[in-house]
Formats: sequence, structure tokens, C-alpha cells
Amino acid sequence: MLEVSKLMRKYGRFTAVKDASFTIEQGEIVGLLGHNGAGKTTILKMLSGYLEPHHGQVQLNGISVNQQPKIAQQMIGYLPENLPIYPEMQVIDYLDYAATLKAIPSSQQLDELRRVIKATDLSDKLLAPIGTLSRGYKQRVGVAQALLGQPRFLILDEPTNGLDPTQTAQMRQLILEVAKQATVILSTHIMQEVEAICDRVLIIRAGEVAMDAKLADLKQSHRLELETSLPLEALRAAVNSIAGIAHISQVEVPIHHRYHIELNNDVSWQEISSQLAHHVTQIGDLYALQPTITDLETLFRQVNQQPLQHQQSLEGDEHAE
Ligand SMILES: Nc1ncnc2c1ncn2[C@@H]1O[C@H](COP(=O)(O)OP(=O)(O)OP(=O)(O)O)[C@@H](O)[C@H]1O
Repeated sequence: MLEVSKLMRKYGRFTAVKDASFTIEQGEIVGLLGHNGAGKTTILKMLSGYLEPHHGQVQLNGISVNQQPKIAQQMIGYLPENLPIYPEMQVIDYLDYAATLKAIPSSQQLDELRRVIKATDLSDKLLAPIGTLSRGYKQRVGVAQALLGQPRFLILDEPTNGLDPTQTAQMRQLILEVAKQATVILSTHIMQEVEAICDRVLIIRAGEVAMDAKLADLKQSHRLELETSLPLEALRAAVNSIAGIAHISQVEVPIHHRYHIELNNDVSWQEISSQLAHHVTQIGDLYALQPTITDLETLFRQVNQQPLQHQQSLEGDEHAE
């Protein structure tokens, strides 16, 4: 489990990350989604131990990244935004060097190298100098070094940045594969990326976690839109035996009666809508019945349009360190 509590980081007087708290369970794939400059990279750098927070804690299975960095870092694979890859080095030499840096015992290094080369499909490029590789292959080398040592936590900063559609699809497949054994947190500003591979999204805005939502919950709805021939009182009488309806409100439209039906959180719209359709059609006509679903794009827009709670995080504040 990855536990982040009240993380804060400034650059000079500018607060780049403010009060970020969240918990990620083993095996989850979580996406940090935000506009450029929202604070995603700064959060990931603090999770990986690369940057010290000014306040707050990061714990990996109870191990503090700041207080026990050596133990914590053995559990982490990190793909930074700009990987310091040496252009003149051959891929195999670089990975060998990375395995040594990660203190993988020499008796296990060969097997480990074979494993990550296979996972990232790099075997054709082992002797190529890194500087001659395409962006996609460089990114694979970055992921390969992150996978060395079978880390339980994989931190990937924009893993598909700059990749073409085929490379992007391959990288997403690889992340899904890796996530069978590890907890993955990645940053992106691409919504389709989150929809394609993540279980959960944290929307980052002006250094804060502005929204924490499970993708499966976004697909759920707690409101149905109904169009029927029934006036309000008749509708209420028709459906009052259905458990799970919290509230019915009428929407003004000229021809049909149109309603918003709010549901309790513990029921699914699929279950209620079939009962509703059955009851309404017993005594009237049903013209339309559908759930209101907030897609990720709408949610992202709504979150980014809300007024900022902590304006000083954009402007710097008086108590900078
Ligand atoms: N070393 C630094 N010194 C000063 N300001 C910085 C530094 N690094 C980042 N910042 C600022 O902190 C804010 C958050 O940056 P960060 O790189 O974490 O955002 P991001 O969400 O990862 O952005 P992007 O999607 O563009 O990579 C930005 O305003 C950025 O300009």
C-alpha cells in the first residue's frame, strides 16, 4: 500500500504541491491527470524519493521514503519525465549499469536483464547506442530500467509521452501486464490514457488533489432521465413500491413529462431502470429512459472550472522557505 499524507513542496516562494493526501492499494493502477504545470511531476518525484517534501509523508507498505530511503527505493521502479540516459552507451551496457546501481545481486543480474528485455521487447536493439534509438525505444529502455528488481511500486511519469499510436498501445499493454505484480502510479495529461488503463484517477489542479474517483464509479450513475406520458402524481404512485429511488423532480418541457430520478447510492441504475420501465408502462407510455453519466472529460472540465480554494498556491505566499 502506498500512503501519501499532506505532501507539500515549494520551489522558492511558489507552492507547487499543497496538502496532497491519498492512499493506493496494492495492484491498483492510478493515473495523475492534470494540465501542464499542475504538479504531477513534483508529486511523482516526491513519491520516488527523488525530491524531498517540505511537509508530509510518503510510506510504502509502512516504510517511509524519506526516513528509510534505501529500503524504500528497493521497492520502487521510477521512470522520470526526462530519463538521464547516456546517448553513447549501448542499451545492454546501460541496463547492466542500471542493475548494478539498483544493487541487484550479480548472481541474479543476468536473469533480471533477460526478464526486462523480454518484457519491453528490446532484444533487437541491445547493441544500439541509446542516442540512435527512436523516442519509443528510448522510452522502452526507460521502462526496462524501472522494471529491474521487480519493484512492487512502479512510478511512471508520462510513460507514453511522444510515442506513436502503435508504440502507445504497446506501452499501455506492457503497463497492464506489469500491474499484475505491482502497484502502478502514472502521470498523464491524456484522458484516453486514464480511461484505457487506470482503475482510478486523481485529478491534480494547482498542486492539489482536486478529485479522486474510481473509473468504475464514473460509469455508474445515480440519476435517471425519464420521459413519459404520466404526470408527476401518477408517476409517484406508479413507482412508490420501488426501493432505491431517493427523489423525483420534474423538468419543464413542452410536450412530454420529463423527470430526473435521483437514486440511492447503494443501488445500480440498471436494476432500477428495468423496474421503473415495467411500472411506468403498466399505466402510461414510456418515451425515454436513460442514466446521466459523467464521463471523465466532463468531470475534468468541471473540476478545472471550479474556483481555486487556495489561490496562494498559484501566486506564492508570504511564508516561503
Ligand atoms: N525546479 C523547479 N523550479 C521552479 N519551479 C518549478 C520547478 N519544477 C517545477 N516547477 C513549477 O512547479 C509547477 C508544477 O510543475 P510540475 O512539473 O510538477 O507539473 P506537471 O503537472 O508535471 O506539468 P507537465 O504536465 O507540464 O509536466 C509548475 O508551475 C512548474 O513551473
